[in-house]
Amino acid sequence: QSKPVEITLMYGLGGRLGEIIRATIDRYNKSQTEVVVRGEFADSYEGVLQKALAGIAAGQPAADLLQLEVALWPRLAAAGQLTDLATLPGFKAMYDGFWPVFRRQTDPDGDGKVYAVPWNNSNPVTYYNPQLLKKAGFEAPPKRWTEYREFARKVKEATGVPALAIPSFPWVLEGAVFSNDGEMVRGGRLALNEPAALEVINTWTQMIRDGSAVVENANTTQDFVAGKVAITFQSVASRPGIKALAGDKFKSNVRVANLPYFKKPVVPVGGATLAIPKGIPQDHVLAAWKFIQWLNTPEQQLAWIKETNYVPVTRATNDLRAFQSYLLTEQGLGQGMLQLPTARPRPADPGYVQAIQEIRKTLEDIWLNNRPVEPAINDLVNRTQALFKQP
Ligand SMILES: O=P(O)(O)OC[C@H](O)CO
Repeated sequence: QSKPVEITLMYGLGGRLGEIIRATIDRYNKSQTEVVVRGEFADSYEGVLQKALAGIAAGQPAADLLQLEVALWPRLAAAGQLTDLATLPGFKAMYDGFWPVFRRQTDPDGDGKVYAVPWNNSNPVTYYNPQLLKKAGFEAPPKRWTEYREFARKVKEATGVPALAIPSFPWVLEGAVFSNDGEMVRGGRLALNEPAALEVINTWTQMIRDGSAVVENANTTQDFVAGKVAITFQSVASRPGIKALAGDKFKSNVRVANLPYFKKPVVPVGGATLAIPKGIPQDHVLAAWKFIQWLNTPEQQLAWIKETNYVPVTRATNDLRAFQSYLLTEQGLGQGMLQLPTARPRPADPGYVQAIQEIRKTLEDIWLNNRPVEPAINDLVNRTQALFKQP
């Protein structure tokens, strides 16, 4: 018997989700004898991208398999640094099984070249504290962003704590802008100075300035479970972390609802894909591909989802009776699936990857340093224009 091929998976999820990745790798290694996978933690999704870029610069791929967030893989694909997975055996059978929105996220121009395949995909939801809302006379958070200002003022007044934490990382922003018929990128530049996006940013800024909302920070999840903020907008896959922190208060103090919207419900796709860098030996490519195929079997997807609450990326997983009965075991477990029909890919422009950091800086400048909205956003659009190719 020949020696197993050893490959490395570089991943970006820490905490409880990182533990689940390591347990998944162990399960795979024990299930067969041809491939041994080693996990390497890169600190965050951004960390995986940075290590991959450093590997390219050094002429030595950082790993055999990369967990790349859904908006990050285009940066490496555009640099010609990822393997076209559509050339690998059994690709079509697997790829056809993914929900259409995840195929659009990983093949945005529909040219049939696919540099990253779905694995752990998500969307953002509203986590709320029903006890705090009740004090202000609300059963649930509003469905629409336009109702939030009044709602937030009342929650703050009745409870003394801010109603919501708003992230500067532009994932929830994408959903709100898309829901207002706006775009994040249009005509080779950020479209955040268009009326649809400005309405979102102004709505959020007003709540932050009147003290009924705060800017999300590293302590937001802690604050939320401690009842110091009533609402946080996070990934469906943040649930295990929130649950662990909330302990026996989870059932009474945490509920899940849809993400709010302006004109129509829209959620951005989130989570990550798996990609194989160029420049690794062919037996490693094939070994990495075997592991990807195993991860996306309905049985392994289900095992993964039960621990993480990511959404099933394939129909076959969704159709498992065991998945359907799992959804009924706790409030809110099915929220990601309920929102899936309204999901839209995150921007796939390679320039967007760097623009994300600039968007964060600008929003924090507006929210924490009181900078006026329109000049700050116009400046953002102008200074990031060079990142985008003209259409
Ligand atoms: O927390 P995840 O894995 O669902 O990912 C969320 C988004 O893609 C933003 O990073």
